[in-house]
Amino acid sequence: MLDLSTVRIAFLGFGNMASAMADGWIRSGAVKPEQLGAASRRQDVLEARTKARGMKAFATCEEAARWADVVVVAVKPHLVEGVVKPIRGILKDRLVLSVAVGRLFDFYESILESGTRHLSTLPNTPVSINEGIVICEARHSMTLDDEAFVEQLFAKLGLAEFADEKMMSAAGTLAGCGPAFAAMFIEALADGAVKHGVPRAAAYSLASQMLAGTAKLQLETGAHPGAMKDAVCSPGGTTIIGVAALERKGFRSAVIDAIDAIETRSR
Ligand SMILES: NC(=O)C1=CN([C@@H]2O[C@H](COP(=O)(O)OP(=O)(O)OC[C@H]3O[C@@H](n4cnc5c(N)ncnc54)[C@H](O)[C@@H]3O)[C@@H](O)[C@H]2O)C=CC1
Ligand SMILES: O=C(O)[C@@H]1CCC=N1
Repeated sequence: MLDLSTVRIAFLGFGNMASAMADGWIRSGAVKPEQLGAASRRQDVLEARTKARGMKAFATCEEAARWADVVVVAVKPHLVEGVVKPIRGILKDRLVLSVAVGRLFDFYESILESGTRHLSTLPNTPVSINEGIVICEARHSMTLDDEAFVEQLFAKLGLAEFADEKMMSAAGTLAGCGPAFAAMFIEALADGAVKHGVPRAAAYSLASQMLAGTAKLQLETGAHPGAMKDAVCSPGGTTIIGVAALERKGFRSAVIDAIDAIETRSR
């Protein structure tokens, strides 16, 4: 069975998502930087990013895959086939983890050699501080040992959830794209406060702590979000004035539309 203290993990593509995962594993202390390697398109950028983290840089995806036990496919979805197919012979004896949106089990079955152990996932950027989510496709070709190992590995990044194919896309959109929407909300709240005199830095930290605290309250109590809202809205008070303004602007519909737009996009 693969072992967290000795496993070698190579990223094919080392952009925002792969860097966030590397940071999360290093920050957790469970994986040493020298156990992580990467290959990417721009060698100068790769050298800088890997050197800053004490990781290995490889000139090609083939070299990275040869060195590794676990290969994380982290290029844009439309590039996956072109990156993976030429090295499928090497990947046959590796554990392949994909983070590419929409690249699920059947797709990898069609491009990898038969019998290759692989799992499709959709992580999010808060994995970099071990507070992320990794949505994992329930259908995979990993062994039971691999599954136990992957659960350990992803637990270091936050919450790992298995989802069936039907749920994979929408759950991945909520978890994976959601941080952008949450960051927009933080920015907008801060803009509103800055407009009324709160210094910018204080506005960001207040908005972020408010959101983190509210999310934690929901997670710890399991409270219905509607009940949480009601508990803040004193009759005739200030909050309900803001809630009414948000409803007038279609706040909830706008958020639902954002998920809808992603889920119904042409692929
Ligand atoms: N950014 C995010 O929050 C999330 C991203 N993802 C997935 O992660 C994958 C990467 O996305 P990002 O990191 O955001 O993009 P990015 O553009 O930051 O990173 C892509 C990386 O791939 C490299 N690359 C391009 N062509 C290559 C090639 N032929 N061989 C090797 N490397 C090559 C680039 O140099 C870059 O390092 C995508 O498939 C995306 O769907 C999944 C969940 C969340
Ligand atoms: O925007 C994207 O395509 C990637 C996938 C999920 C989050 N970011």
